[in-house]
Amino acid sequence: MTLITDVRLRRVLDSRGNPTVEADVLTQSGGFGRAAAPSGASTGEYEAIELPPSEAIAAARRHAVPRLIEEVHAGNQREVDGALRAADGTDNFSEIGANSAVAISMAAAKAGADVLGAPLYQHLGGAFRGENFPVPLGNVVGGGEHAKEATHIQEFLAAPVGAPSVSEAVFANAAVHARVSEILDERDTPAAKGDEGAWAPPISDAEAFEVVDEAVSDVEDELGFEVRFGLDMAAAELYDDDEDGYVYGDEVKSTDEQVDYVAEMVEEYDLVYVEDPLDEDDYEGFADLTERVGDQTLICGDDLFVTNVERLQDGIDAGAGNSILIKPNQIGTLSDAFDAVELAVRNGYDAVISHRSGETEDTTIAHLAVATDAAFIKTGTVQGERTAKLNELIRIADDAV
Ligand SMILES: C=C(OP(=O)(O)O)C(=O)O
Ligand SMILES: [Mg+2]
Repeated sequence: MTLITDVRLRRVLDSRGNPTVEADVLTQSGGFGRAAAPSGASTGEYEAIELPPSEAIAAARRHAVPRLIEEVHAGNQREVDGALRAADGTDNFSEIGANSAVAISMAAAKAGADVLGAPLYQHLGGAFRGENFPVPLGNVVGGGEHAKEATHIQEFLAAPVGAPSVSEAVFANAAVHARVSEILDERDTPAAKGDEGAWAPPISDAEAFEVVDEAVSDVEDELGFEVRFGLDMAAAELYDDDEDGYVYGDEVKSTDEQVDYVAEMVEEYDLVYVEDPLDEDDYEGFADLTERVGDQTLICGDDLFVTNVERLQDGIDAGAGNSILIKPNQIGTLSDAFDAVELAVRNGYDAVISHRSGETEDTTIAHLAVATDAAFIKTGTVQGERTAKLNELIRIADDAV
């Protein structure tokens, strides 16, 4: 039986050294699941609410735990997530915190899988999952909210689209990361690392394009399969209402100039992926850009859609973007994240499952990506909390989870 018999919540460290919520879920027949909430830095305005972990834990103990213990089955994800929503009573988990909700939701899924004796991706995605793997998008150079004194664009992402296996793809991204370091060295450019382990050199965006392009080409030549790159522009962080434009240091680009700029970069560097190229309210700008280059590249909404089916439906209606970033903690439960993937896929949008800049060793998103047959997973390149997910993908492919 997967009847939940206990839910334990605690504060643990995340990769930035901040506290986050970890949940354990236990079931009647001895099933056990543990999961921890990640945390964003460049968070979207419309995300579900992350409460300070102590508050989130206290509120979840008061409101949610009594509705779960001896009441719902860990194997029935909709029942678990429905109980979390009912316990919270708001649209955005502002009562118990999306951090408590997502940790419990993911821990219950793991407990359900444990009772079944199935890997999590099969419990969530069905018996026929595990054949296809997502292409890992590997953050190799970055700045924005993830590193000061570095690029304005938040993430330059290696994309080994031609890799014959997920393992070779993961190692290709690590090779690009290493090659970027050598190229920066050759240019006498020192580089710290940002929150996700990407190099954070004090260079212009234009120079970063050159460096990443060179690194990707070198690794492609060395490995003999296609390696391209993409971006997360996190443009909501660049947009300034007072300036009525996108602020790149001393330069301000109007919305039209921003669309032109991104379209030019897509052409010049054959970009395979562009996330959040415009502000989080600008469906029209997203639609313009998608019209221009959407047949050549993925235009992905992160802060635009925040894993929310209503915002995604607005985007579908407007022709804004052709893919959605899926971050379970943006919406609070796995059921809601699955609903967003399903709506996306039904409308020809690709799903990209993603980590947050603040992470733990939790590997749920690796299973989620395989369970949903997602086109891409964005989960960094190196650094323990990132390699936890990448190594789990390798284990899933090796049938070793
Ligand atoms: C991973 C990202 O960063 P954060 O978690 O800070 O939102 C992102 O913007 O896609
Ligand atoms: Mg993003």
